[in-house]
Amino acid sequence: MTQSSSNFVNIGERTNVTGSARFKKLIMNGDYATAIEVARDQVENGAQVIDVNMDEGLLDSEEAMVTFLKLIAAEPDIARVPIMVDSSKWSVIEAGLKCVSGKPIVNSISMKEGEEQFLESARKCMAYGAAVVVMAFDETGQADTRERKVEICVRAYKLLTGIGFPPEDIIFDPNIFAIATGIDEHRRYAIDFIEACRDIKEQCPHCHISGGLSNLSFSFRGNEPVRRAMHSVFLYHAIPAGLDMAIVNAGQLDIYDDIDPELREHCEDVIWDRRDDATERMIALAEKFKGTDPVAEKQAAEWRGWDVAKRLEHALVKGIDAHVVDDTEEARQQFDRPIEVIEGPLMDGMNVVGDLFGSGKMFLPQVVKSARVMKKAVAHLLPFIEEEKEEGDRGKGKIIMATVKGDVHDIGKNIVGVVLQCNGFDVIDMGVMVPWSDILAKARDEDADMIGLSGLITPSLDEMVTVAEEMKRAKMTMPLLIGGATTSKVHTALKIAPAYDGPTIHVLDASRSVGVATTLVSRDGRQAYVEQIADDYQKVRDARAGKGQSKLISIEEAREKAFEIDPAQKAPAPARPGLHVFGDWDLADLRECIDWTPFFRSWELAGTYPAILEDEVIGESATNLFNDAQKMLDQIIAEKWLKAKAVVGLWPCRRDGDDVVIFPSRSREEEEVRMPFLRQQINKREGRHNMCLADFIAEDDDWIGGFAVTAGHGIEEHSTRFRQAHDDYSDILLKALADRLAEALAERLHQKVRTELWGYSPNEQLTNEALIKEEYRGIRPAPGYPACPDHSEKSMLFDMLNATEHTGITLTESFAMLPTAAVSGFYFGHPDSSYFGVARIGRDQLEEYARRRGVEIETAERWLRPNLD
Ligand SMILES: C[S@@+](CC[C@H](N)C(=O)[O-])C[C@H]1O[C@@H](n2cnc3c(N)ncnc32)[C@H](O)[C@@H]1O
Repeated sequence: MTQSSSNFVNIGERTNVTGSARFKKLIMNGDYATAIEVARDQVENGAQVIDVNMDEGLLDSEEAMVTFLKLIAAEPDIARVPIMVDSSKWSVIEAGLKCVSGKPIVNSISMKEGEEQFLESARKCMAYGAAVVVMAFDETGQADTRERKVEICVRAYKLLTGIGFPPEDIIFDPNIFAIATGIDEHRRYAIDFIEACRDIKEQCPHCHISGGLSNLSFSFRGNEPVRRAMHSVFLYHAIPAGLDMAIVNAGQLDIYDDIDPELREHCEDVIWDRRDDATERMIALAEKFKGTDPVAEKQAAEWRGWDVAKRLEHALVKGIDAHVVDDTEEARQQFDRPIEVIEGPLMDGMNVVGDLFGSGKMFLPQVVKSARVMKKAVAHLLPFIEEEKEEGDRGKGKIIMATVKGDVHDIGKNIVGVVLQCNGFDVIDMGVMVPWSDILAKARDEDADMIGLSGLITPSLDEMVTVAEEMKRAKMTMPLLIGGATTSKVHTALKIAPAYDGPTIHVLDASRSVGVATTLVSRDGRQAYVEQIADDYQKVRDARAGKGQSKLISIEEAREKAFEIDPAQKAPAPARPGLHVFGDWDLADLRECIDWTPFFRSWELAGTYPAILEDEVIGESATNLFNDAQKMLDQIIAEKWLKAKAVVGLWPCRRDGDDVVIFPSRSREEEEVRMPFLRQQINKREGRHNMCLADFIAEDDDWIGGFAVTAGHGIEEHSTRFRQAHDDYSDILLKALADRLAEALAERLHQKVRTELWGYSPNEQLTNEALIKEEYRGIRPAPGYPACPDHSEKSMLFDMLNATEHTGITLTESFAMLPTAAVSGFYFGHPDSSYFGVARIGRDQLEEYARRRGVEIETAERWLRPNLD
């Protein structure tokens, strides 16, 4: 069966910022013209309804929804299909409904918040003449069994028809859940859904039924042939039972009769739960189909028979290192000189990789894998090259790269290095914590073409200015590239570029680095580019000078607008005050609560996990990376590559102005530590507060906590091993995973603090998702983050926790933590405590803060640079 052989309706899912990384990027960049093309592609591929969702925290979702829908309305070949306005916020839905010209569909409403709210939303939908998707969700949760699905839908149907809602405008979504997961309760999910469809159709005349199909096969993500087969077999049964429509990737369904008979049989088994071992059998069979895209399979068998240059290119593009040494050796024997293998087939292959990356057809994880193949090939050739004393090629140009003094973060820098190498640059990576004098000396010794500086923490911004000043003093003129999380075009234009005479350029991410570096070494384009950047940065400076920043209020005025907590609600005294040390936290426990979304971001794959694995454009890349990460995690845990350590302190305290006075020795009479916090000074609307973290602490007696965790002990040995094997991919993967484990430990520890050690939420029960969204009482602000931007507070925190002794974490002179996979912060338990950003502060507060902190004003300036005008 195909979708066209019945009245079944496909709902296109790609115009959804939460489900498609590509669409999100287009909308975030305001590229509506291309975003419209996404909608058009779906319609052309057979979508009969398109779902539009703009729920993204950083977007003005209402405006994005309105803009997009208005543009669609002007495109006749898109506007001919109905629009599903999808949002969890009513204001966005309503904004969307106002712009849909045909009959709109609202996705979705439910009885989650009770009947009253459900009916209120339904009445509004009716007023717009909209059909609605009603989720099978009530006050107690999502329906999973046949009975619950039917009960909720029938109840909703009665309520809706009771207010005159046209039954043909009701679309129930009775929840398609994942089957074949290995969990017994999930075995009947497909049966329950199909049977519920029949019952609902019987008991709710004229209604429709829809579902999100991709959930069904979620446990086989990464294995497209199996997923497609499961979806087709499921529809084959669900459509006759009453399923009218589903959110699917149109065009990705197989014809039932064309599915491999063995695979089809296994799909039937898991869908109908026909055998106890159905899941195990399916998993075993799935292996056989993995990567069995018929075209890819044929190629896989064929490519070993190609000529050697083509084989090398294939290995590079696909990132396959299994045969690269043999193939390189074969090529070496064919050429007169070993260097020709690099300059010929290997560089040709890397050029293909570079082109695919440049045109958005390949993504960072794949490029880094390609680099691994290249490095192994080059490593094989090097001894022969040296034997013949051949001069190595300097490639397109030579780049010195370094993370500046005081900073230890290098994932981003390493990725940039690899990408540049892939594109023919000779990269000399000096590692982390590199003093300016070493950077300059190396650039001179190597006769480099440019220098790239990286940094993640605030003090690194000043260190970069120092490098620029020293380069100027040394009369250097080579381009200086700036990158890393805290860096920005504005800071580069305002502070770094004026300190140096050569071109100074901020590089936003690894994917831009190639274009920038290539232009800088090109004979033709360089001059114009350098002038254009200089002009652009001048404009940034002019805008800053002319615009005049919004006025700040004085620190005294700000204090008058402080946030006031209800002292009655402050957290009780901890169940177990004082210090608690955890010398070896179970890594398997941490794996359970890893937040994967930032992991993909570190590889420049934008999107939310798990939807990212399904993304039309980057889904395959994300899935392969995720599978590699799972494999490495298995090893990290089984072979104890890393050790996770933590310390928590829970101490009495009181507030004194914007300081929190802490008694780390647990007695209010003994030694005290004054922890100064910063307050917002932006002029806010009436009724808004000028926040300071100290506001969340009571003036008399209260409690505060501190913590430091790491999952990075032991990493060096493995990192070195990977680098020696020319395997940057595994090295970067390992570092990214250690970071994930450290964040997971911070989350787990915070949970333990709330439920046991401090114990103010002893009965808290949160799903992993809710935990990751931090939907609990209390916060754990981290020094260096917006509410407490001063990284130097870590030194006071570490003293109180005796953190170096208990966890082995040390601080650099810029207060970066080593091992890098580490997190530290404070615990606030008041239910009203929340995250905010201090943002700009005035000179008055800076001077006062320096006094409170006992440091020179210049030092405080260095620590708080991004918060100062
Ligand atoms: C950076 S994320 C890390 C958690 C995420 N789940 C992960 O695994 O990467 C959230 C953490 O950053 C810190 N944070 C976020 N916003 C903050 C703010 N405005 N001020 C201080 N700390 C903040 C808090 O420690 C918070 O728990």
